[in-house]
Amino acid sequence: MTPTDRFAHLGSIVGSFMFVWAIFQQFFPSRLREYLEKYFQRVLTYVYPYIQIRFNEFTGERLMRSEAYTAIENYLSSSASTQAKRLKAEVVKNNQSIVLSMDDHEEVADDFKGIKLWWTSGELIIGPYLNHVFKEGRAINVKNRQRKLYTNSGSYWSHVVFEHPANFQTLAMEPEKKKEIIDDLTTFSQAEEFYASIGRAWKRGYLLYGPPGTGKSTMVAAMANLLRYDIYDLELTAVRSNTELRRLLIETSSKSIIVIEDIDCSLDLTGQRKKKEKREEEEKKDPDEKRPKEDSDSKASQVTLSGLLNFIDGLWSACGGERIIVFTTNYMEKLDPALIRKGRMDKHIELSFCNFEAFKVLAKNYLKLESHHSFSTISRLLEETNITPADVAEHLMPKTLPGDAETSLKTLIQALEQAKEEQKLKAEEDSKEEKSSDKEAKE
Ligand SMILES: Nc1ncnc2c1ncn2[C@@H]1O[C@H](COP(=O)(O)OP(=O)(O)OP(=O)(O)O)[C@@H](O)[C@H]1O
Ligand SMILES: [Mg+2]
Repeated sequence: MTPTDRFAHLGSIVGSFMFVWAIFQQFFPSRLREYLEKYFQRVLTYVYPYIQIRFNEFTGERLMRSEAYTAIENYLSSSASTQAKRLKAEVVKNNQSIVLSMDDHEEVADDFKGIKLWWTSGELIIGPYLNHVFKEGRAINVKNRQRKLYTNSGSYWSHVVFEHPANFQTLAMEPEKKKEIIDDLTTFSQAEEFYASIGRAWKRGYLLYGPPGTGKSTMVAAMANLLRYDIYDLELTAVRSNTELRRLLIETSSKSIIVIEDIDCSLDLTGQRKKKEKREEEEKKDPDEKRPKEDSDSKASQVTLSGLLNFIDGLWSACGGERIIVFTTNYMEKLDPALIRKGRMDKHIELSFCNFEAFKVLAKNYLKLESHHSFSTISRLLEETNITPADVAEHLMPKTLPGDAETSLKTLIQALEQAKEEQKLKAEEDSKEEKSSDKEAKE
């Protein structure tokens, strides 16, 4: 008998039972029915020894596509393409490849540790086999999936395909520092069991700080590309309350980077505490005076520092693993120490002005040059000047086709000399101002 015949045979037995049962339900009093029901279940397990588990394709309050269903579909894709007659095709990876899965009511057989299993619309065995299916299916999913860049408007995420080409190779930075970050990231992504064994949620926080144009956003994209994670770009000012913030977090998926750019500007997180202290002080002084309860700006967003701290660590353990959270800021000193302590922001990475090591990476990327007679001049000028990698990159950008390395390097040297001159003048002015204010103070 083929599996289909066997199922059909069993199906007809069960069908007869069902028919008899329907008559029982109509004609027997409820107490007798309860009594018979118990035995009916026993008899049913005897003739039909299979367990049925149904995986709905869409689940949850908002009917999101079930991860389990997708994993199963992926897992069965290779057997489906050889065994099933009718297949469903889905285009993945930015229209570059096609994944086949079995169509409804098709049947596919699978072997697991010597046991034969059949998948139709849902007959299967539980236990290790399912774990095996999910693990394999998810791995295929990770490999195939089009990565996404999510942004929030209010408490809802919307997404576009994430296709940023940034990577660590092209990131201008000292090689040792770069290696350290790459090692840290890859160690994290492989440490599921370790995190479980030490009882910590599988997440890691990075704080990227430095002046504008030093590559903070570029590094976030490079991190996502290295680990093949999605990015959730959280716009805190659009989140109206702590509850909304929590909801957004719960909807993020595993294998993702949640990034809050310019955290110092996103919210008056440092101010909120200070404001409260100030208010308490004022109230002590004059308890009867009426004050507006809420500041006008806090009406728009009432996300608080404690709300954000809960967002980072409170709920993490409850909602699965493998998440990285990144804050970027231009002003590290503006941030509340509670926000960036170790355990929340585990690794603090400074992205700074362009030094010679970083320049060499840019020269290699933009001009395909490993060495040049002007490099020594540039090296000296870079030591004496603060210039961002973004500025250097702009000068190295070819202005004609094909690019002319010689001209690019010349304009860079000019720009460096000019910047050096400006910085010198500014320093002189600053010291003059300082002196005059000292004088005034003395007078
Ligand atoms: N370290 C770097 N390596 C390679 N390219 C860089 C680097 N820093 C800046 N760039 C170039 O400059 C541009 C701006 O960089 P990016 O947006 O990453 O800066 P940022 O630090 O996020 O700035 P901001 O603080 O203003 O957000 C990028 O498109 C990138 O091409
Ligand atoms: Mg940025």
